[in-house]
Amino acid sequence: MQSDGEVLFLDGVGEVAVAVGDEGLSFQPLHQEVSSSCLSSIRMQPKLENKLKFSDVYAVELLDVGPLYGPWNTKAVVQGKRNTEMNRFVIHSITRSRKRPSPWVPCEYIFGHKDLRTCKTWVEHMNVCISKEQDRPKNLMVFVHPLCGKGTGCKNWETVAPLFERAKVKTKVIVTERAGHAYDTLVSLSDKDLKKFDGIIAVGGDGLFNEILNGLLSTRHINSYPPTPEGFGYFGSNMKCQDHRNNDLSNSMSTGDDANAIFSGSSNTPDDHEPLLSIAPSTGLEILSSNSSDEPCNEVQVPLVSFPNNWFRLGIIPSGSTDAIVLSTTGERDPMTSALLIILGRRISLDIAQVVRWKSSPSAEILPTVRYAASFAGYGFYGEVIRESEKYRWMGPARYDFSGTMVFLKHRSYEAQVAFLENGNTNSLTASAENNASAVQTLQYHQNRHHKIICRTNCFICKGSSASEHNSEDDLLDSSRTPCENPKWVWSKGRFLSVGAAVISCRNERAPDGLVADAHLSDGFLHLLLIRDCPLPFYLWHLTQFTKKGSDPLSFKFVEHHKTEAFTFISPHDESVWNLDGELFQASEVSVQACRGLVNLFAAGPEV
Ligand SMILES: Nc1ncnc2c1ncn2[C@@H]1O[C@H](COP(=O)(O)OP(=O)(O)OP(=O)(O)O)[C@@H](O)[C@H]1O
Repeated sequence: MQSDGEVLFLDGVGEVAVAVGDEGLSFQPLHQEVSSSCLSSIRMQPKLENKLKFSDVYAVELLDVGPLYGPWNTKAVVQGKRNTEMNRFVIHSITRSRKRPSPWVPCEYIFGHKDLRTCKTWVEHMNVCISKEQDRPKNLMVFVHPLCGKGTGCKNWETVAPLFERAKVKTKVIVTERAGHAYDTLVSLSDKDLKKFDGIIAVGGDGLFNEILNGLLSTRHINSYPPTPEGFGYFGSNMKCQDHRNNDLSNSMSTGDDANAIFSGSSNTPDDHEPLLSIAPSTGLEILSSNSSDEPCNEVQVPLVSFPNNWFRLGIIPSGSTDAIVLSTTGERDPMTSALLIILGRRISLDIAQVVRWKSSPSAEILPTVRYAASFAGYGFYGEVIRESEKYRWMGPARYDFSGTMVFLKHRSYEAQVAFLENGNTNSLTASAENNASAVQTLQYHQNRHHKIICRTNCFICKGSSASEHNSEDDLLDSSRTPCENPKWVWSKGRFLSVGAAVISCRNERAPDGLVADAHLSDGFLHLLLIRDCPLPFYLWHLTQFTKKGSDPLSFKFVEHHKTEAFTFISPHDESVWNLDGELFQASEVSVQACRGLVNLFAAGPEV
C-alpha cells in the first residue's frame, strides 16, 4: 500500500489515485473524462465526496471477487471495458442528503484491485485507522419497547441492528415486557455490570428514555436538592443528598419530620400512575448473566458509577409518538441517523431537570421523591393532556391530538404559586411577573424580545466557552449564560392554564421550533413557561403559534417566560398532575433545578 497515492478501482468511478492522510482518505480519478459528477452516482448514496474522514467511517470489509463498474454517467470506457472482475473491499461511511444536512445516510465505497494482498492490506490499514477513533462504543445495552409509537420499536431495531453488527459494536438487547422493566433493570444492575457497557440505547419514545434516565440516576446521582426560597415549606433543605446507593430501594424513606435526610433515589411508595414505581421483580441481573465477562472481577476494586461522568452515554433510536428528545438533539427523527451517530461515537452533554416532589397532594405527608426529566416538566394543560390521553391509548399517537382538543375545550386554570431564581436576563424574556388579570387580557407583543441564539452542532454556549473567544454578533449578545452571582427569588402567583419548564427546545412534528426555540442542550438553564388564565381564543392563538416555524408563541402578555436555574411550585389544590417527558407524576409541591450536563448523549446537536 502506498500512502502517497496508490491506484485502485473505485466502483462507479473507475481508476483513482488514493492517498492516506492523518484524518482520512482522498482520491482523484485518473482519467480526465471521469467528471466529479461520477462520484455522485455510486449506488445508495445521494452524494459521494472525494475525501473520506476516518471519523465518518464505521466499517471496512473485504469482499469476494466480483464485478466493478466504470463511470455510470459518462460515455467514457475505462481500461477498455465497462466492468471488470476484481478483488474488492468496501468502506462503509456516511453521507448527507443534498437538501438537508442533518439526516445521515449510510454509503459504501467499493474499491477493487487485481491483487488480493493489496486489498487485504488496505482493509487492515483502514481498520487500524478507525480503531484510533477513541470515542466509539464497543458494548451497548439496548432496550426495545415493542409497543411504542405505532408499534415500530422492534422493526426499527431490526433495520439498524446490521449496522451495529458491521461496525462490531456488541449489543445486549432487552425487549421490554412492561412499563417499568427498563427502570427496574437499571436500578438493580450493579455498577460492576453497568461498567461493562459504554452506554444504553432506547429504541422507543421519550417515555422509555425517561425510564432509562431515572433507572440510571436514581441511585447514581449524588446532588443537593434544588434550592428553595424563603416561604417554601422546605426552605434550607438544599443540602447534599446522602449516598444510599447500597441501600435496598425498599428501605424506608425519610418522613416529614426528617425532610432534610435526603435520598436521591425513588420513593418506595407504589403509585398506580407511575410505571417507574413498578413493583414487578427485576429481570436485569438475569439478563445480564448471559453477558458476564470471563475476567475475574473483584467487587471492591470496581469504582462506583456516578453521574455526571464523561464515559457513559445514552442514545435513542426514535420510535415513539413524539420523539422530542431526538428531534431536539439531532434535528432528525430518523432511526438510521441516530444509529450512525451512536456507532460513530458522537457526543454531546445534556442538561437534566431534577424534580423533587415534596408532597403528592396538599393533604399528603411530606415525602421527598426525586424524578429526572430530559425534555420537559409541565403542570395543568400539559399534565391533563397526558392524563386524558391514557383513556384513548387504542388510538395510537392520534390520542394526543384528540386529548389536547378535549382538554383545551375544558379551559381549566389552576391556582398556584411559583418562585423562580432570577437570572440576569430574566426581564428581557418576559412581561412583569406582577401582571394582573386585566393586563393579561390585552394581547401585546413585547417590545424588547431577546435576540435568539439557536442551539446547533458545536454550540459554543453549550460548550461553555468564554465570550472572549467569540466575536460574532450572536456571541456578543449572549450574556445570559452566565449565572447571576447573587440570585434573587421572584414569586409569581395566580391562576395558570399551565406551568411548564423546558430543558431543551422540545421540537416535535407539531411544533417545528419547539416550545422554546432558543433553549440550549447544555447551558444549565430551564425555560419556565407560565401561561396565565386568559380567554379561550387568546389561548388558542398562543397554541397555534407553536405550529408555525419562525413565529413567537411566547410573546403574548399572558405568557411569562423565565430562563432560570431553579424554581419551586405549590398548588393549594389537588387538581392537576405533572407531565415529566410525557410520563405522569402526581405532585402538588415540587422544587426543580437544572443539572448542567448531567448525562452525555450519542448525538451531535441539531444541524438546523
Ligand atoms: N413492553 C411494554 N409494555 C407497555 N408499556 C411499556 C413497555 N415498555 C415500556 N413501556 C412504557 O411505555 C411508556 C411509553 O413509552 P415510549 O415513550 O417509548 O413510547 P411512546 O409511544 O412514545 O409513548 P407514549 O405512550 O408516551 O406516547 C413508557 O412509560 C414506558 O415505560
